[in-house]
Amino acid sequence: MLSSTPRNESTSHYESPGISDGSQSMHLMIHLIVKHPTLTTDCSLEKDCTIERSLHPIMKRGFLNTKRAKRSVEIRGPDTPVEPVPIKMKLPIGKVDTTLPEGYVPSEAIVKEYDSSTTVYPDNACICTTLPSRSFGDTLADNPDNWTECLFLGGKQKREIVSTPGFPSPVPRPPQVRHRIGPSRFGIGMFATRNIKMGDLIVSERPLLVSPIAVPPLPLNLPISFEPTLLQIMQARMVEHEKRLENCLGRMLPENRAAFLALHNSHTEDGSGPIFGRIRTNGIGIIEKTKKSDLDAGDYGYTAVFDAISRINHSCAPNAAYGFTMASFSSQLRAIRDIKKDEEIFIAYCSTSEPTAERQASLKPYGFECTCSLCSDPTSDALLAKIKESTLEPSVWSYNRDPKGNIDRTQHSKDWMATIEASGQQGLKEYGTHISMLIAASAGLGRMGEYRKYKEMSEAWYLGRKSSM
Ligand SMILES: C[S@@+](CC[C@H](N)C(=O)[O-])C[C@H]1O[C@@H](n2cnc3c(N)ncnc32)[C@H](O)[C@@H]1O
Repeated sequence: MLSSTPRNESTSHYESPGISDGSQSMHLMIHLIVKHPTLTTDCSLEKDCTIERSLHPIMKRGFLNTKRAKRSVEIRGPDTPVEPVPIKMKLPIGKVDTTLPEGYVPSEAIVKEYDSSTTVYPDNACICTTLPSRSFGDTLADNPDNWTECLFLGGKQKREIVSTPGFPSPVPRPPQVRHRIGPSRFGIGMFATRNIKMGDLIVSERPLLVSPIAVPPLPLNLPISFEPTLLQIMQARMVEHEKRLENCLGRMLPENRAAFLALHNSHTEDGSGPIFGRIRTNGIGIIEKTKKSDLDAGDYGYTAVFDAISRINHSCAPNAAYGFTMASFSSQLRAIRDIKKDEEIFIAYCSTSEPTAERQASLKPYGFECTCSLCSDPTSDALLAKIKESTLEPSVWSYNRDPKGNIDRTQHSKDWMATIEASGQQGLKEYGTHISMLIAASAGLGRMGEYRKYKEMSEAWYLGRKSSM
């Protein structure tokens, strides 16, 4: 993921087989542990659990005589096909009608506990697990690297993570604290506490929460007679998803839960619950869905929400980029150009190699219009197109290094690097290409001083940018 890779706002399509048909009657083992006035978890914190949702809600005495019940008695049972709607559905954004389908009754949780060391779960189970595993009574003082609450669909993801060589290795740390969180033009933001060089690690952090990028197409209690709209179905799916997420929040350490709930939420009017709304606002894609064909094997995309990294604001000319390391189960934020003390740190929430209109469209779900130096410059799209062309000219590669060693065409790349630097677009891959050209050219021309300079620059640039690929 990088400046050229979107943050993975959760509007992406969810393509998956249903994750639970609600028909299996799982043994109910409930440990209700009240940890927060409004949040409870249905399983012991040191255990993993799967959550099934019963399609048969518990009805209140007398409910069947009510007007609402008369409309909804024909509840879809477990044998009724799940609602015939596409599983690919865009999440709503902005102010939308949040009415739930008439007669829809939220399902009840059926929780089954597992030892936290297990990696074998029923197919398509919805799993709550803590990574790395946490023992009862463990506190942040015992483990400043922290723990992550995860909601996985199927056991594949956990199996892959825990079998990563070195997992769980310590979270890497910069030699000194290089960031602070504070007020910004855009609410809260992250700032540099000292001068930072391109490629330097700014901060590294384990997520508070990891969950699917999109809303699973959960089965719903819907009356057969009622034909809901797609938006109503999505609203009900979000209600079901929120309930699963509540379980994850209930398992968090109180400090982590407070940090999560303090994060910004730009999805307050589209039916996203308070947890899912914060995931949509602050989530950073960490695990890509690879191949469509692997969906049956539980190959889903996942997004992560962080305490500090989720406070970073967006710029189309970012000065930092992040990447995720599975062994330490943490994200690393690195500088993609030199950053001055007290400068605000920005990442890109969208691809920076797209023109302004496309970038603005990708940012819509975040609820703001970008006013960065590029978005407010009407000539920036033309410049971007020229930057892209600057590495395509075949003569640039072949003649930078003149076969006879007596022609210096390195000026082309030097000029383009200066142009890219002036517009703050060092995150573009073309910047790295020009550095590589200069390494080859200076070696060919026998200029060892320049060669070493560009080699060092290239290493730093790749370190920063690797975070985002
Ligand atoms: C991940 S949060 C970033 C931290 C946030 N500013 C806060 O106060 O917690 C994303 C939200 O920050 C705001 N934001 C981020 N970048 C912005 C920008 N370039 N212009 C305006 N608002 C921005 C938007 O409200 C967006 O939904």
